[in-house]
Amino acid sequence: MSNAPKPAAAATTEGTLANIVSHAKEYGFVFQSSEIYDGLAAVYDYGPNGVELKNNLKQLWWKAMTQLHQNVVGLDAAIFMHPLTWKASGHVDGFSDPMIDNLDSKKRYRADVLLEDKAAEHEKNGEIARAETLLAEMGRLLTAEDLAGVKQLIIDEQILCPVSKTGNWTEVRQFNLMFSTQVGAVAEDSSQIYLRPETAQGIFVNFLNVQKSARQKVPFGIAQIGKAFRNEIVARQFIFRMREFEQMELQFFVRPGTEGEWYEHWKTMRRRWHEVMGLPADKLRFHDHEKLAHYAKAAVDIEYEFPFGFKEIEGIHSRGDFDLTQHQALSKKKQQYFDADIDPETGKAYGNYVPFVVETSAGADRLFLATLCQAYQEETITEGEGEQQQTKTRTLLRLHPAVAPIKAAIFPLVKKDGMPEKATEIFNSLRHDFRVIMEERDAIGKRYTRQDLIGTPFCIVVDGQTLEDDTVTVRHRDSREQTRMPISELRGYIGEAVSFSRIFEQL
Ligand SMILES: Nc1ncnc2c1ncn2[C@@H]1O[C@H](COP(=O)(O)OP(=O)(O)OP(=O)(O)O)[C@@H](O)[C@H]1O
Repeated sequence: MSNAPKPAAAATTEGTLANIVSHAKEYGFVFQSSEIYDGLAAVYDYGPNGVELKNNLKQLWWKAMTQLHQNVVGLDAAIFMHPLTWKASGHVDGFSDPMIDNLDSKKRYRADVLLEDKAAEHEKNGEIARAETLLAEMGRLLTAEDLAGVKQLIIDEQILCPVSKTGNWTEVRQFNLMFSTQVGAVAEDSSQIYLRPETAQGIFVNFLNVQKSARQKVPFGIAQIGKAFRNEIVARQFIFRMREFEQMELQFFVRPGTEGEWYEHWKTMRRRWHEVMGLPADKLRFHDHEKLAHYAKAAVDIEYEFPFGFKEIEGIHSRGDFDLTQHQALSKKKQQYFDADIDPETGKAYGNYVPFVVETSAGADRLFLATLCQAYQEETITEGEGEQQQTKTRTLLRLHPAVAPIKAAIFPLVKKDGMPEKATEIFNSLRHDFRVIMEERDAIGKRYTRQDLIGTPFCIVVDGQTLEDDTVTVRHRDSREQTRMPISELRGYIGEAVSFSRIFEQL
């Protein structure tokens, strides 16, 4: 291998949310749903590069769960479930957000989000204690379901509608977030069912099916990736808050009394997973919940610092035996596990019990957005020498090669002298293992730019020398350095860079 001269170092800046949204659209990552009809609020489609990136992220999660742990198995439950599921889980009666309307702008807001934003403002101004008091008070009022108190807090904090700039608010009301529809062809026979608002319940109702068929012993986990639907009151911040989104959930079943250790274990593991995936430690933090959900004994969010501040990407919850006990009561089917291990205190088997659950619940779309925000960079670079020297800005996505939509682009330097044929040969030799593309159009610099914009880690150039000695140059996206290497080494070289094991060995 030989190296060409090293390019000069570059100064980099991160993108704003507006930069990232327009980049995502222009380069085929994310489109507004039904855009030709002016779009549908809070619903998005993933384009050709977006679907590859998202699939790679989901695969990394799936393998980190099911492949790395003998005691975690997968499931793909249906979106529709028996309506009693949602009665048992508490969603019919309690899955709601407190909303408030501004009478002048007619805009609707989540009361808790208005208060959280205000707390973030206090924090930004250095008034940490004031922010903490506000969040604690909000948590107390929401737990007590004191909606009048929540409104009073909004008034006391002098929170104004961002649109009308007035404090002319309605009362705070609860708004159920579940979407419902009908099953059954004839209206009279039909019954109301819901689009699942979380994937977790599909796991709980299958707890015994999975445990028995996969011959698992507690502690063990069930992992699932799937769509969830919530009629979010306020849709904003791009794919951060969607009405149709995807969750990646692990429900981990443990012996009662051991949930505290497992909660800490999964807290640590999941944060580390985000770090090895490329989210820097100083842009991640834990945030304990001010208000616990009805099912939770302990709950923490992993937050990432998006361009719009620290926000949740994953929740870790100690759910106790709430879900299985509820399903047992409504279905009248025992949800017990027989634990044959010996309890050292009694000298007898632990026997029958309803396991406790520790949940890790990550949003695939929020992870996608965090990855995109982290990867997006604008660099000022200097190219050429002497009078030819020029400074320009290049935009690139510094995606980990394992998640990049395209692993390598193959370019014949010119469209003649047998170079396109040689490039095609290389393309054919790599395409079974990696997603690679071939590009012949435009000057080589333009072709590099196009690949930088979508995060392709390697560009392989076939030139005159290739035809003589079967070597190519490999241009590296991040450093812009070029390496000459034999064609026979490409497969191993790319394979090493994109392999998941390089990420997993750090876990
Ligand atoms: N509307 C949504 N759009 C995209 N992802 C979501 C949405 N709601 C939840 N998620 C993802 O699912 C994960 C687990 O869901 P959970 O019910 O814990 O979220 P949540 O606490 O209700 O989120 P938030 O407080 O932001 O509404 C979240 O960490 C997030 O990544």
